[in-house]
Amino acid sequence: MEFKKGPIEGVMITPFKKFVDERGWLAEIFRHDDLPAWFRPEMSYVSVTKPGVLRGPHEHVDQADLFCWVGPGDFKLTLWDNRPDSPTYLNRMEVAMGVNNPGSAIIPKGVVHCYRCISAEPGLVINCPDRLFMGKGKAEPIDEIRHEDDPENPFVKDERARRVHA
Ligand SMILES: Cc1cn([C@H]2C[C@H](O)[C@@H](COP(=O)(O)OP(=O)(O)O[C@H]3O[C@@H](C)C(=O)[C@@H](O)[C@H]3O)O2)c(=O)[nH]c1=O
Repeated sequence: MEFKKGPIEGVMITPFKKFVDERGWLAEIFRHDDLPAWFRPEMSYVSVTKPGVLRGPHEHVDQADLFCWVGPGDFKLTLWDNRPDSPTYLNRMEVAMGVNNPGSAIIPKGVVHCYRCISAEPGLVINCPDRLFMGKGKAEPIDEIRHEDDPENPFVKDERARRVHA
């Protein structure tokens, strides 16, 4: 599999607009009147990732994610278009997100994604996916293809080849 640098159809990277005042700041995460019609968040969760640690690469069969990075911490997000019917099939994107570039990324199903914490401090991520994790009442299988356990996996190899931070 040969990847090339380029945009990925359906991926939306949105910088957060911070409303700053003497108390601190506030930023909207999403609004239904701004989101594409095909994407409606269904739940949200927050995670903390230790310095140097990678989450993913994962992809979803029927779920899109809306990840948010506001700090603490910084991340390198990497995306690969793994949809043979996409006009941007096999394109890859890399973007730094976090306290130094707060914002969100909408990632459609079939787009493989991973993010590594590249700051010296742990980093916080909020995700607002458009499907319930394990379905209603957590009664269904997890919609997730995990690529990280196979060192020969093309997405794992690609991420490792371009890894700058240990
Ligand atoms: C994602 C999720 C996990 N969990 C639980 C399951 C498990 O015990 C614990 C840790 O979950 P995971 O190992 O799946 O966490 P993680 O590996 O961070 O999973 C996430 O990775 C990133 C890259 C993504 O793409 C996300 O969609 C999701 O797949 O939290 C929930 O209860 N609800 C959730 O929505």
